[in-house]
Amino acid sequence: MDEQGVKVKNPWHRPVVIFLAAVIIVGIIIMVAISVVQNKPLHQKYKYGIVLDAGSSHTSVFIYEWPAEKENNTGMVRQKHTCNVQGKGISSYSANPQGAGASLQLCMEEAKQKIPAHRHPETPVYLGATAGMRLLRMENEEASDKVLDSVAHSLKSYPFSYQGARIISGQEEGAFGWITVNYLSKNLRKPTGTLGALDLGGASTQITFVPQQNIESYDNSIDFRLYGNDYHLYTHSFLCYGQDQALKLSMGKKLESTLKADETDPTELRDPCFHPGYNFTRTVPNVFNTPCMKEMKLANETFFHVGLGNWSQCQQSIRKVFNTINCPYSRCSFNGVFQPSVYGDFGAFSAFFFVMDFLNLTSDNLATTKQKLAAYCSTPWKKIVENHPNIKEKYLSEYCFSATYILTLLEDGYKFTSNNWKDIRFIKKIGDSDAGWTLGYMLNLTNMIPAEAPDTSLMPYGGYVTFMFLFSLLILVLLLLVYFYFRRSTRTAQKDII
Ligand SMILES: O=c1[nH]cnc2c1ncn2[C@@H]1O[C@H](COP(=O)(O)OP(=O)(O)O)[C@@H](O)[C@H]1O
Ligand SMILES: [Ca+2]
Repeated sequence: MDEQGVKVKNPWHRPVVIFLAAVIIVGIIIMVAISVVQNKPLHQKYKYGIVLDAGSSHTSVFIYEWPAEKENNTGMVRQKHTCNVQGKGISSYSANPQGAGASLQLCMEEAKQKIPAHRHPETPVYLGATAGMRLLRMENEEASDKVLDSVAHSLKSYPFSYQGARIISGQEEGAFGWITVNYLSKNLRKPTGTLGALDLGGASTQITFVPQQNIESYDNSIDFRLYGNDYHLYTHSFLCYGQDQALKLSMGKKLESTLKADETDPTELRDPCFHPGYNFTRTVPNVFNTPCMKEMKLANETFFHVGLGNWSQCQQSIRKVFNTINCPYSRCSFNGVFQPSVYGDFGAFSAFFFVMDFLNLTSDNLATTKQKLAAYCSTPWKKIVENHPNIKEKYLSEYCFSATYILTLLEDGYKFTSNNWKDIRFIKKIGDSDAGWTLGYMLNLTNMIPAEAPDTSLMPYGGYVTFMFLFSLLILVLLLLVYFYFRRSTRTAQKDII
């Protein structure tokens, strides 16, 4: 054979090989490009924010954290830590304003430990005061200013970025609670429905939801544009209708009616909302020391608060604190306040949760809830104390009243029925974070919820992983194909030579 006459075919010149090689190169380029876009922030750095919730009964400090590069993505902010300030709420320091600022020290020191030192100067700190301070401002504006100055002075002494201490309005409290629960439930960037928000505090209570009907009163309407969606919210805050003030309203009414019936000052207040066998000496000024009621002058300074443990009578007495006679709109909740029909699912948090959770009433229908509560209220006080030796007696004695108040507020006040009772979810947290107004307040003040939808990753993480896996597999198969094809061609060529 003439060796020179044999031409060894170069397999790389075949069109199919050229095509496969091109596919592999393009594939690698696409993979690298996607990796670069997807993993842009390679090192996760966290930022922090602090919000103090200065409630009527106590103050809590919330520390939030979020990945620095993803601050405009919904659901990225989470609660890192909370600290409960020792003692009562800041409004209780009206006679000693300095004490209000000093009370924050332990929790603020803790915040210094929890947040990395290099982040301190850029960490915003906000204090928002709610209904306790609204009441103090109505009673004595000078005292409320002094308390706010005192907490502001205290907060400025820490290495964080102080952003203000103020009394927030009832509308803000309702709206920011709604933003919090919907942000945490990741409802804000989806076309799905939103969650209404029900917040029960000590001195006020809020209801906020997206209604189906027209909002007839300007004061109850709030509009937001979040992540490119428009929201038209109904909100109302009832000052004096938190559970502690409602108890005072209800006891005040009972003292009044006992006085009318007897025409002598009551020495005993027989109360169906407290357990049988409960007997506690109270002072009259302690019931009337609130701008929520007209003061009643009684000659007796003290009276015996005696429990009867009768749920249905208790509900009758509580109904008297809701005025349902006058309504200048097409429909009202109570006290002449406009309210459209409740619509959709609701998250009920704060004292709504504490009370219903303690009594194991978070997942029953309305009829069962009432039956169980009736049995609880009629349980003798002695037995209640025996069964719960570690619970503060003040809380323990008031759960029957509070739960009855909650049912009455929701059913007679807001007009929930046995049909939509199941739409109320009693919640404390969503994920790691507490439901409440503080997170929404911070998201708003740091502009972390943009009006328009921000840019997103190229594809969701799950999709990205699947895509990379399948693409790698495809490239592997192509490589193998090339390899075998190349080997076969070389062998054929060698055979040809032989
Ligand atoms: O463990 C608990 N059991 C029952 N009630 C609680 C518990 N922890 C807090 N609370 C109540 O929750 C309410 C919180 O109200 P907050 O102090 O926020 O007032 P505000 O929102 O009206 O200003 C208070 O009535 C407080 O007594
Ligand atoms: Ca509160």
